Amino acid sequence: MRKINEIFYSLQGEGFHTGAPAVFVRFSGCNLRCGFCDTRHETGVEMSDEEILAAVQKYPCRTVILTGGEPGLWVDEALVDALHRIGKYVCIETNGTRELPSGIDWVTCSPKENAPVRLKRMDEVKVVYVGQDVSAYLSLPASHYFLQPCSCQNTAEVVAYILKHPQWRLSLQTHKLIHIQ
Ligand SMILES: C[S@@+](CC[C@H](N)C(=O)[O-])C[C@H]1O[C@@H](n2cnc3c(N)ncnc32)[C@H](O)[C@@H]1O
Ligand SMILES: Nc1nc2[nH]cc(C(=O)O)c2c(=O)[nH]1
Ligand code: SF4
Ligand SMILES: [Mg+2]
Repeated sequence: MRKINEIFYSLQGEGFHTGAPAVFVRFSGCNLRCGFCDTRHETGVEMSDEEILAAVQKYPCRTVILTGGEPGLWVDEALVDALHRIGKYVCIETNGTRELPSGIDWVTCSPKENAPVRLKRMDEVKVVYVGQDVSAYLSLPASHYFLQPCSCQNTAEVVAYILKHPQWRLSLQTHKLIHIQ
């Protein structure tokens, strides 16, 4: 059984796959306590993998995004394999502090200050920018590097930083801008 906070269908609002329809599976609980965290993830219900797969299959899209809370506390190869068997493209949003099972199709690592990254493989880095030194994150082994304003509040600051450090790209939380989940 795995503790699930919510399962919903929306558009990926952030990062490389922005705009893609996806089923979000939000796991309960996290090993970090980011002051800016925009998600109430502590509540949840225990669900079997069969129940999770049935909930995911209610929606027509191929992409599934495992998030939380911290999905790295919950996800294993059995769940990833089961999602692959029903034809899904499996993405994960993680803070990077835990190693992940192999085989996940797209890994988004969002490292946090004072929380060492143990993740070995990732596709994109997406940092919530609040003025911290982000230069070391460019050494993480990703193909894409995004900075994201915090709660859509400091977009001008993020744009100014990226114009000076063009290795980065802007990620907006587009779902918040268009008022969808
Ligand atoms: C709620 S977290 C869950 C996944 C994982 N715990 C993590 O932090 O990557 C999902 C994404 O939202 C970002 N995020 C959380 N709070 C935010 C905020 N106030 N503004 C912008 N992005 C935020 C995180 O950095 C992460 O990329
Ligand atoms: N639309 C939408 N896109 C998202 N991308 C990452 C999210 C997350 O909370 O992990 C998220 C979310 O909560 N909503
Ligand atoms: S690691 Fe992710 S879920 Fe956990 S508190 Fe930070 S932003 Fe929220
Ligand atoms: Mg979110």
